[in-house]
Amino acid sequence: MVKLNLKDIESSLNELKGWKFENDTLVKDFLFKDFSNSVKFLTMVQPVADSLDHHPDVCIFYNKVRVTLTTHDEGGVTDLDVKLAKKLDELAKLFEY
Ligand SMILES: C[C@H](O)[C@H](O)[C@H]1CNC2=NC(N)=NC(=O)C2=N1
Repeated sequence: MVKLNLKDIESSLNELKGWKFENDTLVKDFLFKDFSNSVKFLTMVQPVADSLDHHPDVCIFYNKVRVTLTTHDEGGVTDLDVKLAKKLDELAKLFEY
């Protein structure tokens, strides 16, 4: 796991879709058709996060899922956060609204 500096983070954001860097975290709001799809998305996120042993902080607002990524053990954004963000973008393509 490698802590990323601002330059790394900014270049990583170019490979991601709709993520912002704020308060030393990567944040994105995923929009879905309804609450059921928000929950379905997180159900698909769970095995991916467990396989990386790296987990998102999430908040569901009906059809919007706000995902915040940071590496708690490192107190900031690492390569694992970027890796997970990419996987979440791929998952969301399956049924993002
Ligand atoms: C014990 C377990 O490996 C650690 O607590 C893992 C779990 N998932 C994690 N997820 C995130 N986002 N940051 C961590 O530091 C982290 N640590």
